[in-house]
Amino acid sequence: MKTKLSAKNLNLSFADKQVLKNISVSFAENEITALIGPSGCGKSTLLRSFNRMHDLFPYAKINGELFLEDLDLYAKNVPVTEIRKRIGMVFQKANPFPKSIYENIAYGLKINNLPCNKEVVQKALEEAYLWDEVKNDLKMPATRLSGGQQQRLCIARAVALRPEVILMDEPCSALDPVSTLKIEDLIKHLKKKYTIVIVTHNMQQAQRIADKTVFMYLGEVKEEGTTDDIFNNPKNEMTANYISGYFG
Ligand SMILES: Nc1ncnc2c1ncn2[C@@H]1O[C@H](COP(=O)(O)OP(=O)(O)OP(=O)(O)O)[C@@H](O)[C@H]1O
Repeated sequence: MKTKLSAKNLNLSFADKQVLKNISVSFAENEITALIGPSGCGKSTLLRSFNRMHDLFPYAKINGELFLEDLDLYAKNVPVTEIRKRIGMVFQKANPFPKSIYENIAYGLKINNLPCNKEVVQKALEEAYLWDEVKNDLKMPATRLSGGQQQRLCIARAVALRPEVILMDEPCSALDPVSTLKIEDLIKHLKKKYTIVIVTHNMQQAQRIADKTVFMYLGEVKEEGTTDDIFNNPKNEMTANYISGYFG
């Protein structure tokens, strides 16, 4: 499997607090990788490092290397806009713009100088399994959609830019079980085209959708492997304890 995204000896501190400790990890192309681990172990921080979300925090110190294939994501000549176009992100809480459904997709296309017309918007909504539900309401404010629909709209907004990677930070944690299963179904379908890294606290979800799983603890990667191995044959005692619910 070709490596799409990787970190090498990554250390990250917020002021004096070291949050990521010497992380080396890689994510394979067209696979879904789940990041699991107890609250505060650094999953979101690792995810956010890949699209340079800490650039705005002067007290965040990062060293080590992060790559999209062989592109050094922190090289001085690489514009952050290009990175965020190639590496999309979906957050825990759906965050549609306070605009119409149509404009939510069109806006990102326009500011990235990509062709924007009804066909492109329709394609993105179809790809996110949302078109049939919204095709007659494209002018409606996106904030009137249900939580699950808003999250699929955010996924449509991300895929409209034709990224290579989609990072997802607990995308289902605010959703009911039916909406969650719809998004999981969508994520499995999206991996044919994209590389997906997803932070989740839901162990069943990791097992349902992830090809690989990475277990983190106190800022370190403790174990990584196929989801099947991590859940059925963990080598590290901490992984075994975490997945059986002894802590977290
Ligand atoms: N912008 C920030 N400024 C200062 N500290 C931060 C910042 N973001 C995260 N942290 C700290 O970094 C540590 C790791 O946080 P992070 O959100 O990455 O953990 P997590 O594993 O994703 O947790 P959770 O599962 O609860 O979302 C925590 O101690 C957190 O308080």
